[in-house]
Amino acid sequence: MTTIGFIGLGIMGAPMAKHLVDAGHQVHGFDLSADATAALAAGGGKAAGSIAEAVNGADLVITMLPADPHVETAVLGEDGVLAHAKTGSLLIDMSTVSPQTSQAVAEAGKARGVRVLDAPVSGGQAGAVEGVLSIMVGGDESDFRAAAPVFDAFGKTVVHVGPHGAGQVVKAANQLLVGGIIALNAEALVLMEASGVDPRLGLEVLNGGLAGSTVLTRKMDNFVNRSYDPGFRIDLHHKDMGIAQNAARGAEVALPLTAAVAQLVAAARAQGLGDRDHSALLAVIEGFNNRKET
Ligand SMILES: NC(=O)c1ccc[n+]([C@@H]2O[C@H](COP(=O)([O-])OP(=O)(O)OC[C@H]3O[C@@H](n4cnc5c(N)ncnc54)[C@H](O)[C@@H]3O)[C@@H](O)[C@H]2O)c1
Repeated sequence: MTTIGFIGLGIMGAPMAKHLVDAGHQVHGFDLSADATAALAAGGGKAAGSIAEAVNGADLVITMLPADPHVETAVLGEDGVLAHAKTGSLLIDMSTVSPQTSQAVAEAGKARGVRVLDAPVSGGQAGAVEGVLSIMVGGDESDFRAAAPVFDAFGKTVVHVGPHGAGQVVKAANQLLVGGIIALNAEALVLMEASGVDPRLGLEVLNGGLAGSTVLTRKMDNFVNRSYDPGFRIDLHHKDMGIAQNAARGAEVALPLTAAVAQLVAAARAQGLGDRDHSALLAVIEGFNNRKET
């Protein structure tokens, strides 16, 4: 059994923390939402009243926060994780942030005697609930090995992909793929429906062929029912497309389709869909095709 501090009990963090509780670890959770913290306690974890309380005495700390500013505050801030973490403990930041932020966290951790991994995930809310996430890990090999029992609690495909920040580069690649696949499924649906084909039947047969995907399997109902409850919010995907484009700039490569997908996500946000699931890219594509009767 390991004593684990878990910061950020949202759509992803809550089921991940619950898996750790179920695997027999002592999990001290904290979220800015008192309801989220209470829900962990109701499921067998311990509710902490602050980051300091969650981290105090923990061998391992996991953070699952929305974006770079949240990690900067909750990890690097005056009263953040690193101010309270035990020397020799391991911090695993599983949030999706820029590679630069992960590298800054690793450096700050080193200065405090805290080992750090960046370990963003893919698989969505369903993957977190089912405990079958893909986890892309950046950092030292020995720390990756030490974290294996924890990753096992909610991961299925767990790969050490390189040094600090490398996990975030792979996650950025994941996000440009997911955004592009959603956008193209939306275009396929619009084409089929405008041509008189039942979109569910069309998408079902497509999903059995080469064009099939986990994205389509997971988002089929969202697409067909136009139900855009998150899931994964457009606001978060907008953040991730920014990370992907900055990474491309840093690596001096051109990614033209990524730029197009980023614009679709930006359009969804501009249309007030920031809090909706990223399957709402369908609404943007449909907006391009609103026919006016003449
Ligand atoms: N939702 C998905 O499908 C999904 C999939 C893969 C990766 N991700 C990534 O995982 C991360 C978390 O996503 P999510 O969907 O769970 O987001 P979320 O907004 O549902 O959860 C984030 C939680 O962090 C809490 N929080 C923010 N600042 C805090 C602080 N200072 N101290 C304590 N708690 C704080 C919020 O109250 C919230 O409950 C993001 O980086 C996202 O990009 C999400």
